Amino acid sequence: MATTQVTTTPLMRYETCSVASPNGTKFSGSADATLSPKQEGISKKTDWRWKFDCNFLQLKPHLLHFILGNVANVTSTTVTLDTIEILHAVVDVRVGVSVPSDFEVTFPFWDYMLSRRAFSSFVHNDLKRSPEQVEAYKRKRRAEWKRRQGGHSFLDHLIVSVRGGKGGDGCAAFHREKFIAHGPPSGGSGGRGGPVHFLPTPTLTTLSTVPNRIRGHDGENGKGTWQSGKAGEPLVIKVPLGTVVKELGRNDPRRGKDEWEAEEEALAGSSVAERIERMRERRWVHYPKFAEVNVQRNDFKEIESSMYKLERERRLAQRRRLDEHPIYLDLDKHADSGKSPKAEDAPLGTRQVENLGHLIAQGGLGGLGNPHFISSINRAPRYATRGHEGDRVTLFLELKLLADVGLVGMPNAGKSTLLKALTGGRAKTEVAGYAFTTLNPVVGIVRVAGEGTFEGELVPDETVYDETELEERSFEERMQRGELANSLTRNQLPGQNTSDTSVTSGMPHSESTPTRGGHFFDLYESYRFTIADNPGLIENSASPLAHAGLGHSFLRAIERSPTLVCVVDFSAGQSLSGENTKTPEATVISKLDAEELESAPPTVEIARNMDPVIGSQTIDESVIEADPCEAIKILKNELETYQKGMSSRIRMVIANKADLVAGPSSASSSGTVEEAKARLKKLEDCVKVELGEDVVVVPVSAKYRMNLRKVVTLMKEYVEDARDEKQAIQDGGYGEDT
Ligand SMILES: Nc1nc2c(ncn2[C@@H]2O[C@H](COP(=O)(O)OP(=O)(O)OP(=O)(O)O)[C@@H](O)[C@H]2O)c(=O)[nH]1
Ligand SMILES: [Mg+2]
Repeated sequence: MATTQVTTTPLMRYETCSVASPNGTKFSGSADATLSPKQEGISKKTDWRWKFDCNFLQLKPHLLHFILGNVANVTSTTVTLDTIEILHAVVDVRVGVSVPSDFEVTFPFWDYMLSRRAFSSFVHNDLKRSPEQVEAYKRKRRAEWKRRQGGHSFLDHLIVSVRGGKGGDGCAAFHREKFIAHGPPSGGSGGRGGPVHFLPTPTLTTLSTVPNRIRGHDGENGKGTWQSGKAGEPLVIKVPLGTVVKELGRNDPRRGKDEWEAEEEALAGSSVAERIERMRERRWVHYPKFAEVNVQRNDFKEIESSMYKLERERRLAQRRRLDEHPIYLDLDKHADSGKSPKAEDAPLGTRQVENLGHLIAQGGLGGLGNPHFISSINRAPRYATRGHEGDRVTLFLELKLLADVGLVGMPNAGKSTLLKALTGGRAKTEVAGYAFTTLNPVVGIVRVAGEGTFEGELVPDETVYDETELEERSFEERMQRGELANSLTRNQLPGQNTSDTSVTSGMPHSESTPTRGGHFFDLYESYRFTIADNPGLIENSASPLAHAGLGHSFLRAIERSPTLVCVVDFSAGQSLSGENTKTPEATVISKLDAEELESAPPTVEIARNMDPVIGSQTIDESVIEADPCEAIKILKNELETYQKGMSSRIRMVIANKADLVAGPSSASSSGTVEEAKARLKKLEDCVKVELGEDVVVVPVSAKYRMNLRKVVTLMKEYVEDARDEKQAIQDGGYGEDT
């Protein structure tokens, strides 16, 4: 490796130096050498300020030290990195002795750099990256990082510790009034602690809004003149509809300590006397300066022991409850509004009961004021009790989304693109050309009018559901150009009459179907169902040792979806023999096709011609590719590993990216059409064997919104079936259609 020479003159300002890499890449920096004011002229000490602006790697401080340590006469260096990203490093170098006005430094810069594995692979592979590629690379690394978590950071399951509010303390006070110097005991009792409720809410789809430590509101303390404290307000925590709440058992190490275990821990190691004192401290309130007198009294001792007895009973009852009736809630129904039908028609001014959802933890009882302890022996008790702690429970929350249809597929098959296309871009899920773009399940709503028209196909521009970033960039550009300033909204589009199909991207519609989405569609909407997009599944993702994919944990989100739909990349795996191999020619053709598609996006004609199809495919290094048939096998296997019988819920296989197989050139070539048909036939045969006779295979292009109507029509049928079935079960097992 060539050693590189850097020549600079330290007494001059704004020197620049450049270092050429062995393969010609330039590493350039400027040396802004300034003299310290006192020694100007004769350079004894020189402060150098080097600025490196490089565009290729993350320079690490120790690396700079290395470089500068090799510069003659440098005694110490201070390195500050403005940013650890690409790259702007400011280096302050102190040179301890005088430096000749002209000196030469030699250090094996590239030898050193290339000896570092990470750097050398970066240099060799990625020097030609554009900023966009660098950005994509970073996102990929992020996804990779998340992937390595093995799904642990998914917010579809969560351990929550819940504590009801503490009751307020009782008060030890005596009534005072003019002419009554020594009135009767008048301390009020404490208010009850606030309970904690869980309210299932249909608008939430993630558990990220649920805190993992929930504390109810404390009750207020009692006050003098018989004033009792106010009870704590109930705390209502909103959880998504479809959450399953399970209480962790006593033997579960993840369970938090209960009130008594926590006290035990706090008292560990203290002497008996200390222990008694601290336990009393936690339970009793004394009239000022009477603590010691009180504890000597027999009546206090008696009451104390009976209090401990009650407490022990409370403790046992709680344990029994946890063992015998742990909390188990399946919040799959929107909680009853809590209002009786009568209350809805009630006259104005009628008090409505607010719906608080399910009670999870009760607040603690308030402490008793000193009037409670009046007895024949003690007419003026100078003590009161403190409030009880609220219930403590540790819960495991699991989100099982209630989507009617769940999409499953290998990474990059186009699941997110499909969801976007079906929902008209309303579902905010990210699309990108690398594996594991989607990291959490996302649910979207598909709105259908008669004859299978759905809102997604009516989105009134030439929208192609491209990669999210590209879409965002083009949107930003349009905004900067001012194109959007006066543009019409979804509901104000030209072509008010329904026969104008110019706004529908040329989609064929019958007279009765609407031509616009948005609110206009409300008039025509006859059915709606939800559909869940999921992260990609790959082979062996269940095995904790394999570290493959995002694990299986996200599958719980669609565990309850009655219908599953497999999305496979129809263009993956070029050879018709079914082997997942590509000939160099196929690669070239696929690349050509992709370029052609990019330069001339398919027109509506292609969309119409697009029936079962042909093709080739773009090769993306990051794609985890598998022949569609192979993908089906893997998916089936993974679903079965997660839950026995889950794969039997697959009703349809979507062969996506069919446009890559039916490129513009191939549409006219009957040879390739034949080939594509053979390919489709092969996939159908494979599906029949693997998934059963009635599973339908539909070739589509999610990106260019082709053939989606058939998908929606079929999905609607499945959803209707499933809902009827569910209704029949609820009605008592008679499978009559309602
Ligand atoms: N040509 C073509 N490209 C498509 C089609 N559908 C999706 N793509 C592209 O395929 C890539 C992956 O799409 P995604 O929708 O992110 O795939 P995914 O299955 O959600 O991937 P993960 O979230 O990583 O599991 C993107 O670059 C899309 O633009 C299609 O029908 N035709
Ligand atoms: Mg996705």
